[in-house]
Amino acid sequence: MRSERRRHVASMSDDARAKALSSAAHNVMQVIWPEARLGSYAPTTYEIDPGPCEVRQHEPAALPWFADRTPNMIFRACGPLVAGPWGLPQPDDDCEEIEPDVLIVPLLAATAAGDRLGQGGGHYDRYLERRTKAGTRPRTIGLAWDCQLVDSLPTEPWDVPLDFLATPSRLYGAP
Ligand SMILES: Nc1nc2c(c(=O)[nH]1)N(C=O)[C@@H](CNc1ccc(C(=O)N[C@@H](CCC(=O)O)C(=O)O)cc1)CN2
Ligand SMILES: Nc1ncnc2c1ncn2[C@@H]1O[C@H](COP(=O)(O)OP(=O)(O)OP(=O)(O)O)[C@@H](O)[C@H]1O
Repeated sequence: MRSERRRHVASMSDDARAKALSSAAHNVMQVIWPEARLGSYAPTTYEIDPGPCEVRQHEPAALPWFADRTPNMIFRACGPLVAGPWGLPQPDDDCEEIEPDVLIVPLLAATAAGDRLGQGGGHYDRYLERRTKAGTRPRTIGLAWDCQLVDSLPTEPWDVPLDFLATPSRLYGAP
């Protein structure tokens, strides 16, 4: 799965990649409202870059932040990024904590029904459980290359399905 996607991404020209990212961003924007506070992610090499989705919002997007290697993820407003406990870039400790209204969620694979396979840390499921209990569950939009879409995934009781899945070619879950 990972190597197939790396090949797919590597085989695109810069122009084709920019067009794909822009169409994915267009699809994401169908289900974000202009004043929504957006939570996004710093992409790793084999994830789709959410950057073109962020630039269309009024406020800069917030990013996941970890104090240490415990799975307690929160979101902080983006400033200059520093290396976090997992080696991923994250906002500095003194950046403002944000509770995003909309989360763009990274994934390895997903189904049209919103089932999601992540990196296996359970960070998003735990975060969404907390926000759901607080009555402030954000809208969730998975962002994926078309080749990350699969017919079915094993689900676990704690999995929180995505509200929407956006790929460069379409938006799944739209009413
Ligand atoms: N771009 C991006 N940012 C993200 C995520 C993501 O999937 N993609 N996350 C999504 O949650 C959070 C970070 N998730 C992480 C998930 C796993 C590991 C990690 O190092 N895992 C170990 C093995 C863990 C285990 O199974 O015990 C490893 O891969 O070696 C690090 C960060 C927040 N930010
Ligand atoms: N709401 C939760 N409460 C407690 N533990 C949880 C919860 N959600 C997930 N976990 C734990 O996290 C582990 C990883 O879950 P899962 O494989 O669904 O992660 P993932 O969705 O792929 O990861 P991520 O969200 O970090 O990308 C599971 O073994 C599970 O025990």
